[in-house]
Amino acid sequence: MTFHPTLNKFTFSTSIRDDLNKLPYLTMVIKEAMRLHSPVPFIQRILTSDTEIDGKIAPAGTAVNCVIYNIHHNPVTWEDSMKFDPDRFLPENADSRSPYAFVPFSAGPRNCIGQNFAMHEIKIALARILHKVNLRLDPNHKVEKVESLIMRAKNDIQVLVTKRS
Ligand code: HEM
Repeated sequence: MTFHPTLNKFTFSTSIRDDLNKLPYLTMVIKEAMRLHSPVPFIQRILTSDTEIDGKIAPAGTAVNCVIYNIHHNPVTWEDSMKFDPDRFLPENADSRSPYAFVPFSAGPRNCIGQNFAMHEIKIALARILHKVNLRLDPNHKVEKVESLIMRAKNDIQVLVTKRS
């Protein structure tokens, strides 16, 4: 990916995927943000057969909440889980982790069909914004999460924007 100041836009080489994969730290930051805040905090399933959960049998037909937010804050997997630490997604830290420890797009046959598109879109948007401005949270504004079908901020997220020199 190359930025052209005269055109004021990014151009991509033949494979956009190759370009975006060259942004490993940005990917780690996005993943850590999705772990910490879990944009889809829970999903639901109806059990199709009797299923043992924690030593108890839940009968077929039971509605089950899979709380992605809790999976992403499981203290067994995520030390100091409220801390924002993109290094959790360095290959040497991530490779030994269960593939089901980090599931912002769910997992299995009904997982998110838009996940690659979403990751590319977030990377492009962030790269374009951060190329021009610096962002930091307004220290006078407290961000409060509201867990609904998707994770929201109760009173917006206020950021201070300064032009990059
Ligand atoms: C950060 C962005 C996104 C997140 C966190 C996300 C997350 C999820 C999750 C957790 C599910 C599973 C729901 C379930 O199992 O009940 C899902 C399903 C789905 N997502 Fe996404 N998604 C995102 C973006 C997108 C985009 C951009 C598209 C389309 C372009 C998309 C299309 C879908 C569709 C069609 C399903 C249903 C798949 C099925 O039921 O077989 N998502 N998404």
